[in-house]
Amino acid sequence: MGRAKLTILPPGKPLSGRAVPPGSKSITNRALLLAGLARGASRLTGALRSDDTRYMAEALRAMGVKVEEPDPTTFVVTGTGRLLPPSGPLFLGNAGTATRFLTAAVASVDGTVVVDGDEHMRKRPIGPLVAALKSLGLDVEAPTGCPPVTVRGNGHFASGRVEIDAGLSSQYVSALLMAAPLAPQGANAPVTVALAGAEIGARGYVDLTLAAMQAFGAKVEQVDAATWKVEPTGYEAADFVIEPDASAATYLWAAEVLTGGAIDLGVPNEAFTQPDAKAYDVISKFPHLPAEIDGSQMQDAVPTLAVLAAFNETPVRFTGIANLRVKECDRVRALSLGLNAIREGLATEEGDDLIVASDPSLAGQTLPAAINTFADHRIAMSFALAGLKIHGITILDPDCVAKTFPDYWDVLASLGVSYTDIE
Ligand SMILES: O=C(O)C1=C[C@@H](OP(=O)(O)O)[C@@H](O)[C@H](O)C1
Ligand SMILES: C=C(OP(=O)(O)O)C(=O)O
Repeated sequence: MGRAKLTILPPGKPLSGRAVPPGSKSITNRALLLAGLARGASRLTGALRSDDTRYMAEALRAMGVKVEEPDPTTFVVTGTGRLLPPSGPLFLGNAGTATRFLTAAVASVDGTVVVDGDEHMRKRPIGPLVAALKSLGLDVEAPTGCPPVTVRGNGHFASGRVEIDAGLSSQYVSALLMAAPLAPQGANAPVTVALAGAEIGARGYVDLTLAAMQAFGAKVEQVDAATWKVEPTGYEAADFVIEPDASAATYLWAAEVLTGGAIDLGVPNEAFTQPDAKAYDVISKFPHLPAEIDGSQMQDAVPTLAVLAAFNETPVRFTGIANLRVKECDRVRALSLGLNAIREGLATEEGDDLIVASDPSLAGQTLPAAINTFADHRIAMSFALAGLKIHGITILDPDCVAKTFPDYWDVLASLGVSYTDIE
């Protein structure tokens, strides 16, 4: 069991020192899956070890893949080129990547696989992905439109053309793309994956998917901005280096500008290939953040930016964030509740937009507030930033950071932050 709460003591000085973010969750879970689908041994270095990657690794083990952990940032994954039926449901906690990616990949298993998660994951939509898999003739069902999903496979993925509505999650597209090389070789090859409906937010995650697939030997042709053709090649084992997590980096970049410090992340901001690295340019404008921030292409950075906006010189409206309502929690609501707990009127929801009123005079005040994190790591990590400047910020369920950044509190401590009232 994690701790119930932790109160942050504002450091009263610039945060400085070296703090390297952990490996990317998104890239680690892609690489684990693709290595697990390949034949032979793959060495993944710079990897994230956290709840989300543990769920992916355990699921692969349950399907006959050997996953070794020789040191805290390396996985050695040995696959046979196919996944075996697990003896029970795959439990994936609240890991969206693991849940969505495996739902498509396990259609290549010869047998029945149940993909399930915790009570939060059981509220996160997967209907569009299930509909897309069914349209390929695969036997998949999710009666509630959310996990659990039952997949009855016959030993390979399906050929043909599949359309996917990715309005709620880009992970559906990534899931189909990564499963596509597992289609049977023959008549209808290659598999065509096409976007239907609205443009996807977070398109950069699809680029991460394509890069990882190519590293493990897949052949993908981008036909146009919304269509990909994937050859049924299967995957080849590969050694793969995982870059640090850009979403985790946003907390350190924000801590730097909020306290006027200098934090060495060990990696230049322009070296990241993940979508959230776009937040760097926005964060570096603080305390003159733009009046409107479109969060659609850097969604996981929005909690960081919203808490930072509370200390900005002028108000900020966040747009393009409707699908933050179906992340680990309803993040638009959680941000609004947390900011208003600090000071009534600090945030307003307008439709799916979030408006942060901004008040630079918050810094230095004592404003006791218990932040309900709704078990969401990003709500915990972003409100910790408020605690760097305001006395009395208490983070409830602080250990939910284990989803993607288990050492978060220790990393802040190593930069000079301390805590009281830990229970
Ligand atoms: O593909 C990925 O690795 C991710 C895609 C995004 O989710 P959605 O595609 O559901 O918006 C992001 O929020 C999530 O943390 C990771
Ligand atoms: C949305 C997130 O995670 P996931 O969808 O992978 O559970 C996140 O890490 O902010």
